[in-house]
Amino acid sequence: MAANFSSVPILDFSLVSDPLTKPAFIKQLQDALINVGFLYLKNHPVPLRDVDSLIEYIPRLFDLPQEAKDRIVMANSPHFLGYNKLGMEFTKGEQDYREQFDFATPHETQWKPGAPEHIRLWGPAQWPDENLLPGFKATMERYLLEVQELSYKFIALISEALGLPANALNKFYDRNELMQHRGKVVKYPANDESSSDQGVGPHYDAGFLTFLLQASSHPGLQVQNLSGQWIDAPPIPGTFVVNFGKAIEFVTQGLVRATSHRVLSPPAGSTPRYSVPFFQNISLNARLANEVMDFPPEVLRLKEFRGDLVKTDSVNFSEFDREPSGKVNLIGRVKSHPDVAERHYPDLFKQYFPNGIPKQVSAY
Ligand SMILES: O=C(O)CCC(=O)C(=O)O
Ligand SMILES: [Fe+2]
Repeated sequence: MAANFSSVPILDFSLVSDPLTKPAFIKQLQDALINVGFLYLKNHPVPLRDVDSLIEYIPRLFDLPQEAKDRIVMANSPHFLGYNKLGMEFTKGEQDYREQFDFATPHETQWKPGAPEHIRLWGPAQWPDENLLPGFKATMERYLLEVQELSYKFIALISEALGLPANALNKFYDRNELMQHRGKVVKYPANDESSSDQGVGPHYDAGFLTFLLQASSHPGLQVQNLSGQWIDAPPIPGTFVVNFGKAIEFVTQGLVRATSHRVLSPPAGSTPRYSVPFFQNISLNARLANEVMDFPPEVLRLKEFRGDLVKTDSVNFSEFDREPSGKVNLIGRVKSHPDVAERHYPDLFKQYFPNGIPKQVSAY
């Protein structure tokens, strides 16, 4: 079958714990990696009560007084962590319509004066006032650490699904305490004022893995198949949507698909849609161009079987050159958040925005 998917496959993580059923999971994962670039994961090990606790906080997080949100704006943070109000981003020249908080797993900045600037990309998150939202920080951090653990297990399964030893991708990660992963909490209001229904425009994720929690019952997430059709990926309670980004596509010679996706705003008059994407980072020092991997011929043949990826309806993504991944990442963040860059990375800001802050800023 020349694989052109018409729905996103649902994988059952409980198959992994039994040696009799694990091979079936690995086979399904292989198909999802190579042919789809997206999957739902059910029966995952993140406790559903912790997921539900987080979901309960989300409307209250966005309902905080505007001044409480403004106190933790992203522009305060050299780590690009914090609050972004509605209408700050554009994808493909069109305004995205979402409000978001970028949080992250706990991390002490490793950067010291004289060290490369991209080491400063990671550092502590900004949290809302504990008195205004008691328990939120602990709930979000617990959630992020649980998803982090799952994401590392998943990396080993991906290696196996690509015909490699389970530890083949470990070289892209430092020890736990040197890593940091990012989690956003996002609100997509109904776009009543404009005719656009762009919540976020078509884009690829940048890294290896994304674990997306759809935190309300609204549809709106769509993924693009090989012939360019938009396929719905509606919320399925108790699952994560897992997808793969440009970095893993690059180091696997395109074997793993990064798939373009977008979110449509809820219809006029609707309640907001909420989501929580977790972006698993790789080591800031990994140089992807030096790490492109070899695969067994029978696995590479599956890529030929899939055929070439059609040019998808998505913004371009900067190539991974010889720079370390942290630098590639930092440049991406500078381009999408020039106000943060102007304050914390003035040299890079001047390099990318010699004429000052532009009117429209690309989200990806
Ligand atoms: O909100 C969603 O469902 C998807 C968000 C997304 O794709 C992103 O922020 O990269
Ligand atoms: Fe995305």
